[in-house]
This record gives sequence, C-alpha cells and structure tokens, in this order.
Amino acid sequence: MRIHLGADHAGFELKNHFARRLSALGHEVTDAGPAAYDPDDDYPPYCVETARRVVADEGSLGLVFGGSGNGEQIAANKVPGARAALTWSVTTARLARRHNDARLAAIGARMHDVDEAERIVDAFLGTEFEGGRHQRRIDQLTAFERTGDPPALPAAPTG
Ligand SMILES: O=C[C@H](O)[C@H](O)[C@H](O)COP(=O)(O)O
Repeated sequence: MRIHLGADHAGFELKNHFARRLSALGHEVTDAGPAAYDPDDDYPPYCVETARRVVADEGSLGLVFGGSGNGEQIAANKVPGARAALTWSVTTARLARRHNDARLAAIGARMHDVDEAERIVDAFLGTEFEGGRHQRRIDQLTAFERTGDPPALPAAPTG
C-alpha cells in the first residue's frame, strides 16, 4: 500500500516511528516532513502537503501526526477531496474507513502510547470502505465541496 505521512513537532517522533515500521512491513511510504525536529514548527504546511499527496495518488492513504490530531485533521480537510478523520481509538479508526472512506487518519501523539497508536493505525490501514448508504452521504459532501450548493434539507414534517 502507498502511504503518505506528515506531522508537526509534536508528532515528529511518532511519524518517524511509522515511517520505519510501515516501510519494514513492505508499504511504500513517502514523508512530507518535517525532516528535522523544530519545536516551533506549525502543522498546516505538512498536513496540507500530505493530504495533497494522498488526493493526487488514487488508492493511497495518509497519516498526519500532531499533539492532539485536531489541527492536523482540520488542515488535511482543507484540501479538496481529502477526507481526514481524527482516529482516537481502534473503533473510530475502523469506522473512519468503513463508513467514511477516510483517506487520512489524524493521530494525536500526546494522546496515545506507541502500542496504542500502532493498533489505531493498523485498524485504519486494514479496514475497507463498506459503500452502500455511506457512499450516498459522501457523495453529498463531495457535491457540496465542488459546487458550494448545500445538500438539500429534508422536508420538515407536517402536523
Ligand atoms: O491541533 C494541533 C496539534 O495538537 C499541535 O500539535 C499542537 O497544538 C502543538 O502545540 P505546541 O505548539 O504547544 O507544542
């Protein structure tokens, strides 16, 4: 599998851990940076670049690492076509793929020990999208993203 990684200073070590681990497992890994630890760096450039790589590379997935994962998820989701989920447990990681066809997982390096982060990432990478009713919901979001026209609200119940 092709996997694109990015982080800020708070996620730097965990990103590097997964770059080594996923490569050793046979995945094709690209690292959007940072290449060196800088305690004053900011997450947007790295997370936006990671999401751009994922969107440009059909069939790939991405992982963005920060302190909480919150800003990393927000940044990645600014890239049209990127669906990034804050994966804070094995269950939310599985559901991110199964229900949301998330292309990127955002992981808070300050929220988990390495073993738990590995379980979360393994769950994300190892789960397939279910399709069906979930595709309909994703299509609504994709259309909104492309056109700016909000999905129609269902008619209000009468009576
Ligand atoms: O949502 C953003 C991430 O958690 C950042 O990694 C975090 O805000 C960085 O915090 P600090 O600059 O205090 O290390």
